[in-house]
Amino acid sequence: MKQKIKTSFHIGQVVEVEIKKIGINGEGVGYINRQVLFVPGALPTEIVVAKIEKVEKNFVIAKLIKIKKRSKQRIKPLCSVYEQCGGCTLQHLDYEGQLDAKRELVREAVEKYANLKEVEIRPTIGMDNPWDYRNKAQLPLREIKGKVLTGLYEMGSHRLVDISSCPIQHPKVNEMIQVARDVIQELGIPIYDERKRKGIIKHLVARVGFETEEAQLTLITATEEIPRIKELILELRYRLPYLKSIMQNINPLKTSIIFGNKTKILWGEERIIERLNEIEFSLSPRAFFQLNPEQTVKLYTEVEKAAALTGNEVVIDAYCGVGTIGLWLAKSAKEVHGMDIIKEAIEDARKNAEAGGYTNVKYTLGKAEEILPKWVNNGFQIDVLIVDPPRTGLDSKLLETILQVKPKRFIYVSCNPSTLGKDLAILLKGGYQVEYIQPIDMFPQTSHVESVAKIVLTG
Ligand SMILES: C[S@@+](CC[C@H](N)C(=O)[O-])C[C@H]1O[C@@H](n2cnc3c(N)ncnc32)[C@H](O)[C@@H]1O
Repeated sequence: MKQKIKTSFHIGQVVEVEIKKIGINGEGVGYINRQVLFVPGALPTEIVVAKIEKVEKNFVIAKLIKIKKRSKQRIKPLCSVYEQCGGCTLQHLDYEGQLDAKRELVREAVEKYANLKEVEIRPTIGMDNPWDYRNKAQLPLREIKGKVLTGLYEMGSHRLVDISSCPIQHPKVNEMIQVARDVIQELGIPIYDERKRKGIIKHLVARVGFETEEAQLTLITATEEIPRIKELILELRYRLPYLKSIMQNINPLKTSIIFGNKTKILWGEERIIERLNEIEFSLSPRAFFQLNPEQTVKLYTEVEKAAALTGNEVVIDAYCGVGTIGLWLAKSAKEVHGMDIIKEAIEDARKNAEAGGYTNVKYTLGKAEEILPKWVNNGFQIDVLIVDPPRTGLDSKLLETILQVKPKRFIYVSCNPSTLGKDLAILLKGGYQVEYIQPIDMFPQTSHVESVAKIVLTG
């Protein structure tokens, strides 16, 4: 029997390691005597010197000290705060390398969790210009030494990195955040202090429609009252003339969840419109909408290809958000039924369907894992099932229902390769096969990867 060689590591120890691949969080991954080392900032093929900072049972985290052999794909990050900000993790890798690494992440996850070794994983669909792509930012505010700052938290900490301009965000999103921050400072509106639990403005949320150029700014506040609100609105409208909607969301709770339950209009419309491929989507502040509109068109086109509709199918768009995928497919389906847990998203989806004149779509508020079993028990037939769950993947109750009804065509849109792999393991045992997986780069410069898996029944 082969003996596993054990090496004990300690904090502060300096090691030399060859980096074999990119990990799920964008870090370099290397091995010393089978022990996994995560080295943030290191790239595959590099030989690096790293100092151990954390020793866990199954892995070690080490800080990159020196690159002894450099990857040809290493480039200078574009962003000046890349090293501190936790938002992007792959700016130091050229774009081709990023696309390959993401395909590899999907391949590894489905092999690890579902033992899928031979499955076709297509090359990642990327962007021509992998910058300026985010249509939305939601950033906390802090007051430090009398100056109002807005940005992201430093990786693994609660220290705010001041970001005045982010190269992956749409320029208007950057401008809205900067202007709102400045106006709030000028008017002396109190910023919320997490520790003292005092103050008012907690977060700024800016969203823009790429096609329509409509813009929405939402202030997340601890209290309903905002002092000098009239001046605030006037200034925002004057300095950001393209604003279509100024909203307030009240979240008095001490929580990491940004939005509270109450949302109100401060000025203008409640929703902004975005257009994808001629379909208009009405967006309220809390409703989920894909963050990269250019890639969303490619994502939905891939779903459409995989669904291969003929016009006779009953389609389920589980986890429908504002109805995007279902509306994209509605013209080629007999019926589309969507569901989501966010009330505003369902209201938006219904409005979007009505505005587009779609009469064959229906949206229901609730959990997919509760609604679908009920429908199925009442004899509902599903021809094509599309799921697009959050990072946590599919609920076990939903998986059970899927395996009970076994729709012939099943498309799984996933933003997390690990949960995709875990769910596939269950689906494969239940008689499904994966025809192919198409990774799509919705978040260039980060290690996130979206996938469309086409799943079919065997036999
Ligand atoms: C990744 S988003 C996808 C939205 C939409 N398909 C799109 O492309 O814009 C996931 C959606 O699932 C919803 N959601 C989360 N848990 C859910 C559940 N248990 N049942 C139904 N919807 C859920 C969220 O509100 C969110 O809109």
